[in-house]
Amino acid sequence: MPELVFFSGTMDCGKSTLALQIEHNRSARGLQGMIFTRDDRAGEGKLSSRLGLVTDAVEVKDGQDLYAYLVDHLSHGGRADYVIADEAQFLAEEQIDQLARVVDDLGIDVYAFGITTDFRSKLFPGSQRLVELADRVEVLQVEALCWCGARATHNARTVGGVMVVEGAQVVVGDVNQADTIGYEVLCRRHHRRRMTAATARAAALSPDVLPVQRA
Ligand SMILES: Nc1ncnc2c1ncn2[C@@H]1O[C@H](COP(=O)(O)OP(=O)(O)O)[C@@H](O)[C@H]1O
Ligand SMILES: Cc1cn([C@H]2C[C@H](O)[C@@H](COP(=O)(O)O)O2)c(=O)[nH]c1=O
Repeated sequence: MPELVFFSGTMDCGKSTLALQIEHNRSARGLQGMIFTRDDRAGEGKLSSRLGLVTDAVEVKDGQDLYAYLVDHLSHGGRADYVIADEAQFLAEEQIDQLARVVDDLGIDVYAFGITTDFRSKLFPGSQRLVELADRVEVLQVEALCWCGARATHNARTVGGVMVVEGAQVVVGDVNQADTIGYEVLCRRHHRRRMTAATARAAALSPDVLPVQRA
């Protein structure tokens, strides 16, 4: 049975790498995939991983009907043995419904990859719809770690290393961008306390917590 699978996790846990591996293994066996993405850091029409691999993809636009796109592609002699949708959190709810229809009406497997929640721990609309509709939700096995060593489950947005909780839901960016707007993965405890690696370091160096020196 064809499936809609949602591979979810925090930023930097290997989602795009897995998407590229699935693509590689299937294309090595002569299968042809349709790859969708939206707002990848590498630029328009790219699916990229931090391991340096990158492939071309169809950049999804606002209001684009993904089911109609597939039907048009197939009816013009194109092939699509499976579909990959990276950065699926950025897709609209309707576009996730269209991907479910690709599975049910065209009999094609759809593998979607994305972060579940935003920097305020709120579901992205696309991810919410995937959780609602997917046949399976798979949490990636390579766990990203919080600075404290616990499993990272949340994404923080940072400015100069300090966590912020106001702003637009979508701001394309990367982890390890200490000087500008960036992201850092944290465990829930430290996300709740807004404690990033930089603020934890600063707190550890603060005179308040240093051993008291006798005069
Ligand atoms: N220099 C490196 N050596 C080994 N693994 C790396 C290196 N840089 C990144 N990675 C791996 O790549 C993962 C990020 O992969 P990526 O597919 O870009 O993540 P995602 O799409 O989930 O944001 C990291 O969690 C780490 O496991
Ligand atoms: C938490 C959060 C992230 N984003 C952006 C930042 C990146 O461009 C992508 C995630 O990409 P990755 O391959 O999973 O690292 O999402 C955002 O726009 N808003 C957020 O709250």
